[in-house]
Amino acid sequence: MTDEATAFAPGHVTAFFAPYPDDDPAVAGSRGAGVTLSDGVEVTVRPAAGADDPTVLLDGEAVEVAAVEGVLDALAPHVGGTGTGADGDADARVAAVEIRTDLPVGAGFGVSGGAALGTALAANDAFDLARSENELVRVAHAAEVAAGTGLGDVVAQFRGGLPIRLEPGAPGHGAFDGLPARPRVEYVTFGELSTAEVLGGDLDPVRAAGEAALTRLRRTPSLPELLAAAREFADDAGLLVPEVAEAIEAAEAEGSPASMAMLGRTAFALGTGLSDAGYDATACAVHPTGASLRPVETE
Ligand SMILES: Nc1ncnc2c1ncn2[C@@H]1O[C@H](COP(=O)(O)OP(=O)(O)O)[C@@H](O)[C@H]1O
Ligand SMILES: CC(C)(COP(=O)(O)O)[C@@H](O)C(=O)O
Repeated sequence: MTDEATAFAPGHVTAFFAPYPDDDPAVAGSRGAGVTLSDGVEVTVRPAAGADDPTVLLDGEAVEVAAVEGVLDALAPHVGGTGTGADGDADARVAAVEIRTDLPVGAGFGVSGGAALGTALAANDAFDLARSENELVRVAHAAEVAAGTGLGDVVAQFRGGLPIRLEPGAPGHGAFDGLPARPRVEYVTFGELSTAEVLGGDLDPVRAAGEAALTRLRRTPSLPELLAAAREFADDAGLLVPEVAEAIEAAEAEGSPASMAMLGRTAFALGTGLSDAGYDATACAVHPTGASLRPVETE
């Protein structure tokens, strides 16, 4: 029995979104729809004996992921403060966070949201913080929003499946539906797209295109409609980039519905269209259940 804990959060590809910023990060969020992936983010949290500051490693390298730091701060003084605790709490301890993922970072897979959510779930267990799931999702969502790296990923990653975000925000504010489908998914990445930059720009055209796409999907909640609405969104919101557009067209020519992962230089497709078209695509499944702690092994 150790006091370390590991959680897994699926990757989340946003198909389309309508952003709703708010001063209250639990109220802020986005409407939209997307796909959670069996490929995702694994986070282990353990107490770092004798350390003064939390450490965050991504695939073995020290990194700064603002959303993860926000989670540790929010859970402080128990896991994020100084060695003695911000309020002098003698029990305060410092967290060592290890994030592992095969997904590319910054390319539209919600790695920062997954890392934040995994950190919240694992830290709660490792440090016996006695928070409920809704509270931990709220902490991770608020940290992700405050970091400017996402609006709807955390809540989608907690839900799993093919989430339709009907109302923005953390548990208590947001509302969901979903598509009851579990297709094979392929993706290919050409590089990063700064989420913070897009979210810091003019959001009106993005919101209008996102709302139109959501209306369309709610009228016909099917996989082909999800991808068709996503394509229309990418064009109308002005977010499509040329190399992704080319890959989408190639996959569609092979009979696979395809679109762009928001927000990254990434194309995703249902079925085998990207690999059939000659792209070095990665294949995975839809994640059926959403983020959770790894259960204790019984051997
Ligand atoms: N090697 C890296 N490449 C890109 N982002 C990185 C890297 N290491 C850490 N980061 C952090 O990860 C976060 C990526 O967030 P974001 O752009 O929303 O991407 P994603 O779609 O993967 O969530 C940012 O906070 C960024 O500072
Ligand atoms: C599209 C985005 C705002 C950012 O997604 P990512 O770049 O994957 O962090 C997402 O959080 C959403 O609200 O749907």
